[in-house]
Amino acid sequence: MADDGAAPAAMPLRLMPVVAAALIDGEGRVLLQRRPPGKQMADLWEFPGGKIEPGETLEGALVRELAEELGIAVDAGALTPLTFASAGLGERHLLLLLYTIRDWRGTPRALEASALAWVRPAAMRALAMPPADLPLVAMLERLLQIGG
Ligand SMILES: Nc1nc2c([nH]c(=O)n2[C@H]2C[C@H](O)[C@@H](COP(=O)(O)OP(=O)(O)OP(=O)(O)O)O2)c(=O)[nH]1
Repeated sequence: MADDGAAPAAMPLRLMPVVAAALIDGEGRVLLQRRPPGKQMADLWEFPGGKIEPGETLEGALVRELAEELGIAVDAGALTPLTFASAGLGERHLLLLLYTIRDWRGTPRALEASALAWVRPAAMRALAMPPADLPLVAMLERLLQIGG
């Protein structure tokens, strides 16, 4: 190939979109779940959510994940995009899209996680979370300081 000054062709970035939810209760606490033993990032506290399956929209994937992981029903219209994080994750690049949710039906149960906890954003700093989540926590803290 002729040297035209362009950057050398890189391996295509394997982008991995993941949708996640900050369920916010009436006291401004946010639901976290603990990743079960035996999984990648075991025992870290994360926002419920997961990967998008073929043919799904982002919102459809999040509604499905919340039903599978927590046993709750959420209307796609109740999902409010808050912010995102972009971080290297092994050979892939994680694009973690965080939505807030204040309305859902049912009581969250740990159907896949090893534990659930309702936590104020300021208290999340004391929990071990995936590195990509740290800027999301800062955004949530700001949102809940402003909005209550
Ligand atoms: N749900 C969620 N995933 C997160 C967060 N932070 C973070 O780095 N991740 C990563 C962990 C996983 O690599 C990926 C989420 O995908 P997942 O939960 O469907 O994947 P998994 O590894 O648990 O399950 P598998 O389907 O690969 O077996 O995103 C977070 O706050 N919530």
